[in-house]
Amino acid sequence: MAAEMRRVGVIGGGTMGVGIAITAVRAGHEVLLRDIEEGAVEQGVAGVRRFLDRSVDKGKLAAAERDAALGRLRGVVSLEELRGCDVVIEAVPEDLALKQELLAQLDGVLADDALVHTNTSTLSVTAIASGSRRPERVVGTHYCNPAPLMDLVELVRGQVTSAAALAATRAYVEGIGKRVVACADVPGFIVNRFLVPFENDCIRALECGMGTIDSIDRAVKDGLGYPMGTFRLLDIIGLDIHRAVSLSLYDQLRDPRFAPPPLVDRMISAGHLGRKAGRGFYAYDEPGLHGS
Ligand SMILES: NC(=O)c1ccc[n+]([C@@H]2O[C@H](COP(=O)([O-])OP(=O)(O)OC[C@H]3O[C@@H](n4cnc5c(N)ncnc54)[C@H](O)[C@@H]3O)[C@@H](O)[C@H]2O)c1
Repeated sequence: MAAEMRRVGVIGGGTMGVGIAITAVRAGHEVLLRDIEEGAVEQGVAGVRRFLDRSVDKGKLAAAERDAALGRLRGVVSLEELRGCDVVIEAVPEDLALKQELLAQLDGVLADDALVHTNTSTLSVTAIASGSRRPERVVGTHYCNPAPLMDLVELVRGQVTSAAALAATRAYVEGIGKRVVACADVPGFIVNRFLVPFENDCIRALECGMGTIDSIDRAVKDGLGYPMGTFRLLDIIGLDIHRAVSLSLYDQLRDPRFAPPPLVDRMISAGHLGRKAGRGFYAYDEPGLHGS
């Protein structure tokens, strides 16, 4: 249970919004999950419920705790419903203009001292914050996917983020049980700055015949000690998402290691997007994202 129960708004009920909503509701906060239309909101709420049900089935969560957590969750369509939130976390698609516009709308809804967190992977927190009249309250909190299972959150201070907003954000993220690393507002922050070129190196190694999907994955796992092979990980991330993240970072850094190799485009054209499509580098019996 959170030290202090807060009213948390999560905007965007997709992959990350659902995961982030789970982290907040499990920690004892009241959560409003907002998407743009009723169907998307229902899907988001169903995603939270599915995850918590699976946690109960696996014996990781008591049924009563699941019920209490679901009782703290409400799906909403209107942004107005976020009035009174102490913290709002945006997880809408990776589009600068969309995020800036959303922050401008939030100016009219939130109290002056509310925190606004952005879960951007590749955009500048400072640029996103410039959409708000209160950019000093905007902080980057980059959750790793799947958010309920991964320990780390990168804490990103924009150019004008205040020390108070940064400290309050750290307290919130640590309060939901995550480990925080602070990092500068630079393209890819720390994790993607290392991970994305490494993933592309592995794909290029496959393309040039250095090894097979299996041998490269085994080398990464058993030789480098990573928890899973790169191709397994890329299948979870999704090839379309990997391509978009790679291109965004390549555009900003102009470092060829960030450019997605041609195999990525071919796989996307073939519909081999990863686990969600039932086929990526590996084949899967049933499409899905991740367990509880
Ligand atoms: N997927 C990942 O592995 C990952 C990891 C870390 C960070 N991120 C970042 O998280 C953010 C969201 O990514 P995702 O993968 O969850 O995307 P997604 O496409 O799965 O979900 C986005 C959701 O936002 C909704 N949406 C669009 N405009 C909206 C608005 N104005 N108000 C409310 N909802 C709106 C969409 O309907 C959709 O449900 C992006 O910035 C992405 O870069 C993604």
